[in-house]
Amino acid sequence: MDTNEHEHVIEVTDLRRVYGGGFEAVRGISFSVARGEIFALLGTNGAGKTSTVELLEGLASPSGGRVRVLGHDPFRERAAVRPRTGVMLQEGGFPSELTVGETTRMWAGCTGGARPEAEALALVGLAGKAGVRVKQLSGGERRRLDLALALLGEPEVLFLDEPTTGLDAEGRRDTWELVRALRDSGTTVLLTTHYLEEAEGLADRLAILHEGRIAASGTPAEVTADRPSRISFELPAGYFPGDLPPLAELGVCGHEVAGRTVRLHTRELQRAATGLLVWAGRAGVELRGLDVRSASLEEAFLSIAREQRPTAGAAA
Ligand SMILES: Nc1ncnc2c1ncn2[C@@H]1O[C@H](COP(=O)(O)OP(=O)(O)OP(=O)(O)O)[C@@H](O)[C@H]1O
Repeated sequence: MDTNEHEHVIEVTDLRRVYGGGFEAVRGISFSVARGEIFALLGTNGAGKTSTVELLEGLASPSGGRVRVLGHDPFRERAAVRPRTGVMLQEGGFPSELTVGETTRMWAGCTGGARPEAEALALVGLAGKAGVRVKQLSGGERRRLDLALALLGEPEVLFLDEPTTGLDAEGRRDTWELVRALRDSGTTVLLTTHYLEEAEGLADRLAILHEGRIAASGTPAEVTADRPSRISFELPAGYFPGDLPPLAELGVCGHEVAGRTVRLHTRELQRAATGLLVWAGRAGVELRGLDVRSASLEEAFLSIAREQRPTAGAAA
C-alpha cells in the first residue's frame, strides 16, 4: 500500500549497513523526503553516501533499520518500486561500441512506460548525438547519457549519484535547471554531490553525512544558520597575531594562524570586520588577501569535518 506517499516518498529510519568484513558504513541514519522535494546527501569521501543510496535503490538489503520508497521496501518489493524510480549510478558502464541511439533504445526496451528516446536525449542536450558511439562521448556527455537513461521511465523518484561530476560549468548549470524543472513537475529527487554550491543552490533540504552518521540536516539556510562566518588575511612582515586588537572584543569565537595567514571565525561578521579594518587603518597596515565570507554550506561542511576529527587544529 502507498499509504504515506503523499507525505514522504522516501522514509529512512535508523538505517544501518555493515559490509562483509564487519565495517559499519552506515550507522543508524534517519531522514525523509517529501514528494516534489530535492534532497541532497553530502559528506566527506567514504562518509556512506553511496552505501545509503544503494539501499534506497533496492540494490542491497539493510543490515538494520528500515527504508521505504513510495511506501514499499525497495529491496523486497523491487517489482513495485523499480518501475517508478530512475537511477543514475556513479558509473554508467554501457557497452561502449553501441551508439547513443542504440543504448537509449536498448534501455527503453527494459523500461516500462518509457518517454520517447529522442525526448530524453533532448532533455539532457544530446539530441544531436544519437549516431555517436558511447566510447566517443566526452566524460561529461557520458554523464548526461546516464541522466537521459534515468529519465526514460518518467520516474516519480529520481536517484542521482554525483550527477554533475565531470561536467563543465555550463553542463552543470544545465543539469541543475533540468533537475529543478523535474522537481517543479512533481518528481522527487535524491542526489549525492561533492559540490557544496550545487547542494546550496539546488536542494530544498540536505543532510551532511560524516562517518556513517548524519552530522547536520535541514534546509541549506538552517544548516548554515548557526555556523560562524570567516575573515582571513595575511599579516604584513613585522606584525604578529598578538598585535591585533583583542579578538574577543571583536566578537571572534575562534582563530587559526598558519605562517602569516590569519583566519578568524565569528558570528558577528560586521562587528569583527569593522573592528579589524579600523585597527588596520589606524596602524597603517595593509591586510593582503583580505577575504570576508558569510557562513556558507562550505563552512558548515568544513567545520563538521574539523569538529569531529580528534586532531582538530582550531584554537579558540
Ligand atoms: N563492499 C564493501 N566492503 C567493505 N567496505 C566497503 C564496501 N563498499 C564501501 N565500503 C566502505 O564503506 C565506506 C563508505 O563508502 P561509500 O562508498 O558509501 O562512501 P561515499 O560517501 O559514497 O564516498 P565517496 O564520496 O568517496 O564516493 C567507505 O569507508 C568504504 O571503504
